[in-house]
Amino acid sequence: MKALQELLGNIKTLQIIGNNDMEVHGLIIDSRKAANGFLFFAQKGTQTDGHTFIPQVIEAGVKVIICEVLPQEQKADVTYVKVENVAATIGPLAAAYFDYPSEDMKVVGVTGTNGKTTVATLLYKLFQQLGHVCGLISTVQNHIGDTIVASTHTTPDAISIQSLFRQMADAGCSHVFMEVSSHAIHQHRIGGIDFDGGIFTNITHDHLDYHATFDEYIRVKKMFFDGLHKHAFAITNVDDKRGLVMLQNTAAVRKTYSLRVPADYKGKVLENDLDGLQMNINKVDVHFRLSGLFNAYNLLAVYGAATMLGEDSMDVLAKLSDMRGAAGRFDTYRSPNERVLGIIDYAHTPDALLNVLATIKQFGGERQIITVVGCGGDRDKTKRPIMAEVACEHSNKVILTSDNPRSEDPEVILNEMESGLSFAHKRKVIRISDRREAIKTACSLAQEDDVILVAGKGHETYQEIKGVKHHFDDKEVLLETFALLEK
Ligand SMILES: CC(=O)N[C@H]1[C@@H](OP(=O)(O)OP(=O)(O)OC[C@H]2O[C@@H](n3ccc(=O)[nH]c3=O)[C@H](O)[C@@H]2O)O[C@H](CO)[C@@H](O)[C@@H]1O[C@H](C)C(=O)N[C@@H](C)C(=O)N[C@H](CCC(=O)O)C(=O)O
Ligand SMILES: Nc1ncnc2c1ncn2[C@@H]1O[C@H](COP(=O)(O)OP(=O)(O)OP(=O)(O)O)[C@@H](O)[C@H]1O
Ligand SMILES: N[C@H](CCC[C@H](N)C(=O)O)C(=O)O
Ligand SMILES: [Mg+2]
Repeated sequence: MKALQELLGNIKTLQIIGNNDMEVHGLIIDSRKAANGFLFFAQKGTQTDGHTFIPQVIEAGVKVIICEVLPQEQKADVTYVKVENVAATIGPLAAAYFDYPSEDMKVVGVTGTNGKTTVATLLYKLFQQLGHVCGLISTVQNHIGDTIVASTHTTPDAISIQSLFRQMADAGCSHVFMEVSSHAIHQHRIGGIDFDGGIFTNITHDHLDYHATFDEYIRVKKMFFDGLHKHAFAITNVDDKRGLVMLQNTAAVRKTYSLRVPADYKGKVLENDLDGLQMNINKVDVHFRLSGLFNAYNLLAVYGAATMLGEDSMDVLAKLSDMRGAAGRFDTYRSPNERVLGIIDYAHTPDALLNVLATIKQFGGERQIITVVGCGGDRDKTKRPIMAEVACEHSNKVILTSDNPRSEDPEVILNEMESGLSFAHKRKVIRISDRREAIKTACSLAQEDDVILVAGKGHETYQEIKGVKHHFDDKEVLLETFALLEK
C-alpha cells in the first residue's frame, strides 16, 4: 500500500482530476486483474486500447486511472491522472510503489538478437557460485535466489519486473541479471530500473514484424545504452558491425570484447569441438564445456561483466570453465548405441541457425547433418525463406516442420519457408508439419555417425496452436524415438 501523492512524485502529469490523498492497494495494466483500491494504467497496445476498459475496472473497485485521454464521464470517487505517455510512466511509478528495489542491487541487462538467455544465465550461475545471492529474469525462467518463478516473456512488463525485483531484494539478492528484449525497450518495460551495467551481444535479422525495418530495430536496441547512467558500464561486441554504434551516445563506462581485434576483453579460440572450447582470454588459457564460436563470444561478455562487477578474473575463469549453458541451447544427446548425435537448440533466427550449423560442420568428419526446423506463426514472416535457405545450404537433409504456428495455417508457413529455395535445395527438403513425425522421420533417416539438429524450440515444452499451448518437448520426442529405434 502506498499514498498516491508519493507515487506521483516523480511522474510528469498533465492534469489530475480528483483526490490524490489516498492509498493505492495495487497496480495493474490488465483490466482482468482489477480489485478494490487498485490503480489502472490505461495504455494503448498493438491489439486494443486499455482506455476502453476504464468503466470495467472502476466497476471492479479501481480508484485511480492513469490515462492519456480523460474519459467523458468521470466518477466522483475516482482519481484520473492524465499523462503524455502512459507506458513510460508505468516503470517509474512501479519502482516507487515497490520502494526502488533496483537501487539496492547490482542490475545488469543483456540485449542483442541472440545470446541474451545464455549470457544472463551464465552470469546468474557464476555469481551464485561465487557466493552471491542472485536474481535472474530470462526467457527460460526467472529466479529469486534458488526459487524458480515461471517466465512469461523474455522481459516481463514493468510492474512484474519491479515486483520481482522487490522479492529479489527481500530475499537478499545482491545482483540481478536480466534479458532486455527490443520489445521491452520499445514498450518502456525497463523504465524505472537503475541499471549498473549493460551488455550487447549482436544484432541480426529478427522481429521485423514489430520493428518494420532493420534500422528501427537497431535504433531501439541502442536506446537501452543511451539510457544508462555514467556510473554504469556498457560492454559491447566489437566484432559485430553495429557493436560500436550501440555505445555511441552512452554515458556509461565503455568496454569492448572481441575475438578478432584488440579489445578490453580479448579472446582467441584455440580449439572448438563437441567437448567444449579451448580459449585464451586476456592471455590466460582456459577450457570451457560450452561449444561453438558463438559461445566464445558469450563467454567473453560474461567474463567482462563479471570483472566490471569487481570479481577476481582468475576466480571467474575457474568457475566458468566447468559451467554448462542454459537449457535447450546446444544440448547434445547420443542415441543409446551411440549411433547418432541429436542436438536440441533454440536457434530461431537465420543467424543463430547459421552459427549452430557452422559449429556442427566444423566438428567435421563424414557426418551427414539432418535439420528439423520451423518458423513461428504470427512472427516476422521475412525470416521464413531465409531460415529454410540457411538450413538447406548447411545440411544434407532438411525437414521443414511447425514451430508454434499460433493463429496461422502451418502449411502456409511451410509454403513461405519453401518459397525461395532453389531446385537443388528443394530436393533436400521433406515437409512434415506434425513436429513429432518430423523428428521421428529424422531419426529413421539418420545413419551411423549422423547428426540431427532439432532447431527453434530449445527449452520450450509446448506447441502453440490457435491460442492453445499443447505439451510438446523436442528433447522428450527425440529421446523416445532414439530408444524405440535402438531397442
Ligand atoms: C507485441 C507485444 O509485445 N505485445 C505485448 C504488449 O501487448 P499489446 O501491446 O498487444 O497489448 P494489447 O493486447 O493491445 O492491450 C493493450 C492494453 O490493454 C490491456 N488489456 C487488454 C485486454 C483486456 O481484456 N484488458 C486489458 O486491460 C493490456 O493489458 C494492455 O495494457 O504488452 C503486453 C503487456 O506487457 C504483453 O504481454 C504483450 O506481449 C505479447 C503476449 C507477446 O507475445 N509479446 C512478444 C512478442 C514479446 O514481447 N517478446 C519479447 C521477446 C522477443 C525476443 O525474442 O527478443 C519478450 O520480451 O518476451
Ligand atoms: N552470441 C551468439 N551469437 C549468435 N547466435 C547465438 C549466440 N548465442 C546463442 N546463439 C544461438 O541463438 C540461440 C538462442 O540463444 P539464446 O537463447 O541465448 O538467445 P536469446 O537472445 O535469449 O533469444 P530470445 O530472443 O528468444 O530470448 C541459441 O540456441 C544458439 O543457437
Ligand atoms: N522470443 C522469441 C521466441 C521464438 C521461439 C520460436 N519457438 C517461436 O515460437 O517463434 C520470439 O518471441 O520471437
Ligand atoms: Mg532469451
